[in-house]
Amino acid sequence: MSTTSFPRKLVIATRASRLALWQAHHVADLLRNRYPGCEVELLEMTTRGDQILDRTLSKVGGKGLFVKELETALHDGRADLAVHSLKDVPMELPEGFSLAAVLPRGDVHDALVSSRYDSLEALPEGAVVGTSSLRREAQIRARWPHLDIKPLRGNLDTRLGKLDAGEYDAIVLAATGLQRLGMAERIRTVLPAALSLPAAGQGALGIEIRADRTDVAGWLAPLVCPATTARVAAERAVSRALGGSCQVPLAAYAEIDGGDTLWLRALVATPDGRTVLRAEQRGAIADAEVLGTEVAAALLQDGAAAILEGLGIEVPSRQG
Ligand SMILES: NCc1[nH]cc(CCC(=O)O)c1CC(=O)O
Repeated sequence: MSTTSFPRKLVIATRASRLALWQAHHVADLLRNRYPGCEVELLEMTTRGDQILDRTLSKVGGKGLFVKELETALHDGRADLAVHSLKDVPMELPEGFSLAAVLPRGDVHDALVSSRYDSLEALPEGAVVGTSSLRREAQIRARWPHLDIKPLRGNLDTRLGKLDAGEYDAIVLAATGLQRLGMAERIRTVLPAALSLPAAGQGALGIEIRADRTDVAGWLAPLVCPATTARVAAERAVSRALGGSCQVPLAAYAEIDGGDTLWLRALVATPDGRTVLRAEQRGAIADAEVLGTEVAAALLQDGAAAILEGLGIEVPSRQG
């Protein structure tokens, strides 16, 4: 890759939701700062994941609901890079695409939003809690079986609108989305990882490119956050080894624990929250993926294999 090359124009493919646009503009600003004079444009697109709003994502199934249309734009050369919430990026990218950069991470935690209640503990018997993910649902059910969890889909504004309309007593969503859109004041409590272990990649931005665009990969290199890259590599390895499905309650969260050590925690649960299997391990940052694979193996051995099988999810066989 030539170090003298300088991008003259870059087109960023992005979803058109307010959060996605914030994230794409953020990357556009980073690129403009790094490459003064480079023209950076956004190509706004609607994905299947944005269109299907009447079903929970786990029921829609299918991988890459939020990224496929963006990949088509990369493939056709209409865009040079696509900015994604890393959480929405499938564990295995289709042939010909690569995850060129993972950016510094925002708040990784889930947050409780409610107009009446300060915390999950404060919610009374039968209170209706909205969430869009099986991962959150199972963890809440496990600890607060008296709450009534109801599905909640749509972009951030839609979800807050449903809360404000009184459809829910409280909702749980990613803290970072609210913070990025200037709505941090709506957060009543940030749920610590011990209460709601985050999803693999939560809060991080991933930039996808066509694998043959080594020029773009080179231009993105200065934006990469090595610490976040290692953390999400471990997290995504857990998810990948467990089949990478959003149809199972699955969480994976890695922190840097001292200089060069990662502390990885993961869990697999039954959707009703009656069984929650947890595993954690420390390992060298340099071996992030191995750490993820080992934690996944521990979960599988402890009963995750049976849970996944019960849900009809195929677990990739381990190599070597
Ligand atoms: N699945 C939708 C999605 N993808 C990324 C985010 C928020 C930003 C992030 O977690 O990186 C959200 C919304 C949510 O989970 O509340």
